[in-house]
Amino acid sequence: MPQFADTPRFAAIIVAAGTGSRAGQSLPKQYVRWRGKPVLRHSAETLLAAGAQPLAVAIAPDAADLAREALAGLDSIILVDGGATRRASVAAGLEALAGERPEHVLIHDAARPTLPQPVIARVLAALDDHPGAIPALPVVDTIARTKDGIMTGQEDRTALARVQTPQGFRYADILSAHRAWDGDEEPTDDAQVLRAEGKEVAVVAGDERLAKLTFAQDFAMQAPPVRTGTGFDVHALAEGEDLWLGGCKIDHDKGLAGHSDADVALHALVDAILGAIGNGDIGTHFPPSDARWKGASSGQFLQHAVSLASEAGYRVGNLDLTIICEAPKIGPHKDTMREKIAELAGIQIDAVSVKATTTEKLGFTGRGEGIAAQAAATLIREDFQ
Ligand SMILES: Nc1ccn([C@@H]2O[C@H](COP(=O)(O)OP(=O)(O)OP(=O)(O)O)[C@@H](O)[C@H]2O)c(=O)n1
Ligand SMILES: C[C@](O)(CO)[C@H](O)COP(=O)(O)O
Repeated sequence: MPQFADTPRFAAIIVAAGTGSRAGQSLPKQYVRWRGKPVLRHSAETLLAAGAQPLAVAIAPDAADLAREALAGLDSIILVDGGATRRASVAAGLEALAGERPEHVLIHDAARPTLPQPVIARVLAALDDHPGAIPALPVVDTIARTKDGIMTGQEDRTALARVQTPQGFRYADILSAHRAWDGDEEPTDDAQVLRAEGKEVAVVAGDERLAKLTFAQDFAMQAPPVRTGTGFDVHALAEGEDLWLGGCKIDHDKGLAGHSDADVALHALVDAILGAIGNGDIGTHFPPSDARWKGASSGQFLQHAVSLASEAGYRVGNLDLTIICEAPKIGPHKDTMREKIAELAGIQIDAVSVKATTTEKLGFTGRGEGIAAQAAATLIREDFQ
């Protein structure tokens, strides 16, 4: 369902055929995992959610497997062989949409993974009155001309802007502009290609979060050094079940019921970690509909959440858990739980806190019908001391 129901039908192109030579990564930068998923997938998801239909992705011909993996499960994607330059990759994307003839097209760099929806809306809105529109930010530094390490002059920065993507165009205009392009110098963006045809390009407000991942340090610098998440879970107490709490089996007249071992405490911790990296919740990764998790030990869920955090570039700083129940008494088991959780999460025991409270005999926990748990997790960026 398009998010911008009142805008004309628009398609999108993501150019992802570059080699990322300046980024110094082991893969072309658009396929590197960044904040939990490949760089390319971030803006692909955002454009599709905004209603782009279809989305052409220009890729290097030898990167088809990487692209398919990065975009797995997304609909309305057309993979297109890109070219030797960004311009050639855009042109290939435009030609691939020729059968669709969308009214508008957004052209976006895969290397700009964070794409705020309001920017998309501003660019599309400007196309009502202009054949092209670009998001841009003001220049806040002094711009100097230099020669051989010496300043030779300065530019009037009030006349300059830092141009970002997605750049929006009336499709027919940008297609014919690319077909007609015969400039001497390679254009660094598509607005230049449209302007070469004498067409006007509107400038709308960009967003700092749209920054392009260009150099190796951009991959580290863009992630916050510390992230926090919270988790909450409840399971019912039932006769004939084992009671697993905090990774420990506890003697009690009832146990917790659920699809897995129903360890409510570990589940809250899993959700806290997933929340901190913005990667769904326990149900996303271990759906109760999946028979593999029937009776499964929740310890593996916690280990998986920690490995997802690690893929996103984070290690666990500390975990704080509160178990809410009338019985059993948690105090005697606290340190064993801390030890077990620390082992599962691969951290020191002093980075794990286990607390417990009753609800003064009130509510479902007070009546002994179930146990609740809430947790907080702090994650620290791997390279942050
Ligand atoms: N032949 C090319 C060159 C670049 N791009 C895309 O254009 C965007 C912006 O280019 P840039 O950040 O310069 O990426 P690379 O060309 O990959 O990087 P580098 O210049 O460091 O090699 C990127 O999403 C890149 O994949 C493309 O589709 N086809
Ligand atoms: C299109 C662009 O992102 C607008 O700022 C930029 O020009 C791309 O330049 P690159 O040298 O291809 O990274």
